[in-house]
Amino acid sequence: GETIHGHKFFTGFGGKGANQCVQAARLGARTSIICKVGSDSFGNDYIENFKRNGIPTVNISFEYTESFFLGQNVIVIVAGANLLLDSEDLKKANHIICKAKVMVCQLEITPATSLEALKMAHANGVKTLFNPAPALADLDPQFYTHSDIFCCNETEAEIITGIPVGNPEDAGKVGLTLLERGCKLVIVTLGAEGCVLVSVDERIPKHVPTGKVAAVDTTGAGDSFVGALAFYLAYYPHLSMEEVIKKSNFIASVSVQASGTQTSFPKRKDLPQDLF
Ligand SMILES: Nc1ncnc2c1ncn2[C@@H]1O[C@H](COP(=O)(O)OP(=O)(O)OP(=O)(O)O)[C@@H](O)[C@H]1O
Ligand SMILES: [K+]
Repeated sequence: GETIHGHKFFTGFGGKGANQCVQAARLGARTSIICKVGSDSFGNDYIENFKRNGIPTVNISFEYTESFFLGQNVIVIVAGANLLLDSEDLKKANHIICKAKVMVCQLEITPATSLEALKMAHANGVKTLFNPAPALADLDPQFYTHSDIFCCNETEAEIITGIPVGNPEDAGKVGLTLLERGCKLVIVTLGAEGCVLVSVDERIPKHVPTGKVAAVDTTGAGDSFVGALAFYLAYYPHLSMEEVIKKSNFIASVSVQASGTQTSFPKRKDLPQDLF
């Protein structure tokens, strides 16, 4: 009910899926993204951004709808074109999904489409990494059983399980609850505290802390983490999960030291080479 003066304006590319894909690509992964964009100037810029990040842009379908993102600690998602991604589109992308080493899904498309993609990947032996964001309280239980790795932040963990998360101990409780629901491996990210890992093989929750850094803007940290996780799972399958998480923590901790989301995601050439 009030018109206020702003002090800064910027636009940035986003969507969790795109952010995660860009982070994995910047670490050196060969990536594909299955999505829709609007047939407008935003859509065109969006495609250009993928190209600049070395992400192939074949089979992009355009729809006449738009997505808007508003910033300042609040992110409002008006899902547009991506909500039109459906079963038919997945069938067309079947060959891409089935030959992947790792597939990452989120909930910024219709949940049923996300679930179908997870099932397709799972049935073909592709490792599935599911990031239940934005979270849904009544998540279809099949998401638990079709995700090899279920990775959520504190807020998502609370919405999904009803357990408020403020420390690694709470995160451990979330992990155990999700194992009971059928998950095989759960990672709860805890911002500056790093993550907690629980799995069916190792039911004692493991806190994997991250190094102290001077954070300037934490937006996008979760996506940087998930993108890095996907990269390491695909390219370093023999590393222990703890080692994969330590490295992903490090990548995400670099992202919090710069502003914006994708603008803050580090590239392989600028990182310590012992990460690779
Ligand atoms: N202040 C910080 N210092 C160091 N690392 C951080 C910090 N904040 C986040 N990280 C890293 O990023 C990961 C994800 O952060 P977080 O749990 O805040 O995700 P998120 O809430 O989804 O982030 P966002 O919504 O801001 O993108 C953490 O597990 C950690 O590795
Ligand atoms: K950032």
